[in-house]
Amino acid sequence: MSAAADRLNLTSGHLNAGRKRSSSSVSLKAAEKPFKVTVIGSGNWGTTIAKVVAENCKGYPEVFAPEVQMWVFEEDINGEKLTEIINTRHQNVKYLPNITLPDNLVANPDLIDSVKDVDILVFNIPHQFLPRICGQLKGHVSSHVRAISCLKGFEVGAKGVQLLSSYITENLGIQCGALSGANIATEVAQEHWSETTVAYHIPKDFRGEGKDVDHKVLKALFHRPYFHVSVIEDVAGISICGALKNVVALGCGFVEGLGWGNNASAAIQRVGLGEIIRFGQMFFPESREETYYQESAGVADLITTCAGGRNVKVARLMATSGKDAWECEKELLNGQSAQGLITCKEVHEWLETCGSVEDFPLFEAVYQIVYNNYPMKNLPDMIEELDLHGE
Ligand SMILES: NC(=O)c1ccc[n+]([C@@H]2O[C@H](COP(=O)([O-])OP(=O)(O)OC[C@H]3O[C@@H](n4cnc5c(N)ncnc54)[C@H](O)[C@@H]3O)[C@@H](O)[C@H]2O)c1
Ligand SMILES: O=P(O)(O)OC[C@H](O)CO
Repeated sequence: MSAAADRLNLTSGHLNAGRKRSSSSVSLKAAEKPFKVTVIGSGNWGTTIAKVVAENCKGYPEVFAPEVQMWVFEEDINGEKLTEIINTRHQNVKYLPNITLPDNLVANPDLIDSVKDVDILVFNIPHQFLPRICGQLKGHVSSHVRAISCLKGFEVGAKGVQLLSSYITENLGIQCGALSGANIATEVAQEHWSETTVAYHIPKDFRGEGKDVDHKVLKALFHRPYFHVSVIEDVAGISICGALKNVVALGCGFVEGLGWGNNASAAIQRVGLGEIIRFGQMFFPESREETYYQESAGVADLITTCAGGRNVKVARLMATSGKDAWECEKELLNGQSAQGLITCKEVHEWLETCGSVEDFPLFEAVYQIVYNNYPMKNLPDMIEELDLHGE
């Protein structure tokens, strides 16, 4: 067993598609040429995951090149460039303040330069920016590169509703998995224990252990003592949960902001979980039902998001202030993004296209409240009425 694997103490149970865990060790072969990793994105979650990845790349030099590039959408912060602040003070003062970043994490404002000679790309940007980023990357990424998307959302277009990992594969011609879980960024950045799920299909052109990315490499890349990783194959399941729980969280924020308390919030989460699973079964039948219940990316992420995520906060402020979603997002998030506001519109457009709006009354109600100013106090009736239409 390599020294890296020794330190990692991987167990096969963490590497299975199911949830059976065993205590047998799995060796991690040193890479023929250590994998070079770039994180695309430097927001609240982007910077947090870059910290996690940089810690592991420094810790396992047999497997990963120690320096990790992080592409930063350049901004001026009180006369200083954000990249300069990150590279000299090792803090992302705008999106992840008061967290010290590893010194092997290098902020780079040049997207194309940041992916030069890369082996593993970790995408972590608000999903509305993905088409433009992929457009810029096209032709600059070799087909041997492997990717993980940490984004939560869908791409809805001429091709229907698409997972973001599939969008990346289609546009860049590279294999892409996903990472999703009950992971409020600041808590992970503060190294409070949490779990996550990574999903990845080994591609047909897999080049072999030590030469290519497999489940063990992904576990080594993301697992930390404070960030426990389960690696599975259900990319669709974890991506659907990650995208749609943000819409459910908006519903929770509305009823909480109205002062209706825990029971109402639990009711929204119950209905929401049902709609998430139905969405998966209707549009991504390859997703596995147990993922919704058993993985961190499933019900656990729904719970944490509805308790303390940004979407619930924005929706609560909408209810208490009467301001619209965009004003509340701006007022609360200092440039961060509440992805549910975009996802509920994408979901509405897709459901309307395929005549299935009535099968998803909560998703539709959230859309109507955000975009058409429907009164949120009617939420229970909106869910009931649409249910009845469906009968
Ligand atoms: N923050 C969390 O707790 C969390 C946890 C898990 C998953 N996620 C998901 O991770 C993804 C990334 O979220 P985040 O929290 O890192 O981002 P964020 O919400 O903090 O967004 C800010 C980022 O967007 C960038 N940005 C602004 N304008 C841009 C432009 N025109 N082009 C490109 N980038 C631009 C900013 O530079 C900054 O890096 C999202 O899909 C989110 O749902 C977030
Ligand atoms: O802050 P939110 O609402 O984007 O949710 C954060 C994470 O997705 C929780 O896992």
